[in-house]
Amino acid sequence: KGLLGKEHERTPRITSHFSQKERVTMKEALKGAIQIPTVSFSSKELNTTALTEFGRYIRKVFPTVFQTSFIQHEVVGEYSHLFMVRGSDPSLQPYMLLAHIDVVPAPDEGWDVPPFSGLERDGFIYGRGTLDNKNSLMAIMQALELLLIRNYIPRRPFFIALGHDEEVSGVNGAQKISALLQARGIQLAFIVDEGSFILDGFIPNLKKPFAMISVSEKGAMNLMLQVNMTPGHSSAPPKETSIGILSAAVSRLEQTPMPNMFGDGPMKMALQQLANEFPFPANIILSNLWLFRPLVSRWMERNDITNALVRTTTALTMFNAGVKVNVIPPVAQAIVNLRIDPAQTVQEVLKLAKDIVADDRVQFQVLDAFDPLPVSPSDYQALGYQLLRQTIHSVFPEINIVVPGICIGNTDSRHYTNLTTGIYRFNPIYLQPQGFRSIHGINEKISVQAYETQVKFIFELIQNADADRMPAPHLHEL
Ligand SMILES: CCCCCCCC/C=C\CCCCCCCC(=O)N[C@@H](CCCCN)C(=O)O
Ligand SMILES: [Zn+2]
Ligand SMILES: [Zn+2]
Repeated sequence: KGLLGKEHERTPRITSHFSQKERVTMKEALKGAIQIPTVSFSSKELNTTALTEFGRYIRKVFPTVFQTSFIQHEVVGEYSHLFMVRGSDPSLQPYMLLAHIDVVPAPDEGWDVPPFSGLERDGFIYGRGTLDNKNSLMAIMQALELLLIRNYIPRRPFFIALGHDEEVSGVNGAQKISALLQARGIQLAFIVDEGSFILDGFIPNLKKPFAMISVSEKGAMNLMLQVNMTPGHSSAPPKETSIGILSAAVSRLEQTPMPNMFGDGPMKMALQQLANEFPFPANIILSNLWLFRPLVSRWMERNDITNALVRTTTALTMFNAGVKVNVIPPVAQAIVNLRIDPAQTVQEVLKLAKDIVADDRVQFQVLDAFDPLPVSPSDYQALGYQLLRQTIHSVFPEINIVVPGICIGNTDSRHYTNLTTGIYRFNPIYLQPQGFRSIHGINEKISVQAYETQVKFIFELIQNADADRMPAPHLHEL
């Protein structure tokens, strides 16, 4: 019986063994993808030449995907790509795999090798996009290519959506794909996107790596603060200038953290599930959050990453003022980038920010904002979560902890809430704090072995989604 109760013939399972030639081909394909500088500089400035070249590139390196009769390909929003893999059992609800083509800028400074060289050194492929997110894109396409070459016919239909402007909003890529699928009446069983990893070394005292599948993602708000003053001669300055007033305002925002929201959400569930992995007394503390919640909330504040998991963060990212050395500045402007905790809303955070600044001379303008994403299910009935968990256990047998969490950044998946309630953000890659800092930073790199494993993961995931039954709970979790 199929998952929806229908009899269906299946193609036999194919082991994820890749020949030496295939392994070389797949890593060279990733290097080629890194060499195409698909940079999004701003929502108005994308490298469209590179995006067009990327479209040609995927046609060249994944010919079977483009030639297969049961796969329909279309270009959306000029540079994004949507693939529909029909699947032999149309009664099964489709799912969707997401990745994005664009990358953030990468000036050469500070890199050990040029960021768009795709050079291999000491077993690592270097370059912008090796973790965010051409690794996922190429692994999804590569896994499908390899399955098709082996004559695998997927049973459950699925989509692959490759957005071209994720790094600057996703409005012309993911948002258009989402609208297109909605207009076609498509509802998805689940979505898998970037946004979390197998985390290694992020929590002091926790030696064991664990997989975190993000089941929600923070909201965001870009807030412009502005102070206007009458300009004049700097030789007889007023007591306060627009620069002084605005500096004090943004400093208050920076010095006054938003409330710690650690409580009932996915992070509480994650820590409870991790409790037994900690040495005494942390194991006891984390197993008794009804008593130690205040202590644990404060403990989470102690480093920047875990802090970001328990509260709305406030980052002062831009400041502009002044026209000439001897002119009292008529206007000062600052931009504050806030990442909103899943337990709060844009309106609540805006009010808190105004209360913290508490100065009527400072004007507030919301440039753009969206609420946090709903929490996707992670129970035993949640197909997407369970398929990921099952695939993690089989591809990474050494990982016996899989926990739900939240994504502190934003992803294209937020444009798809109209199509499914099951949105899971997970990149099957080991990530250490140094690797985390390389994302949007310098020396972003992936080991050849990690990339091969990522291809294997998707190869297995697609086949797991075609299985007869829901994945069984892992022994460790019973
Ligand atoms: C208790 C567990 C400790 C967990 C530690 C968590 C470590 C965090 C790991 C991974 C997070 C990586 C997030 C990657 C996704 C970010 C994608 C991104 O950069 N998106 C941009 C979108 C910009 C859109 C324009 N508004 C962004 O968020 O800025
Ligand atoms: Zn990304
Ligand atoms: Zn990014």
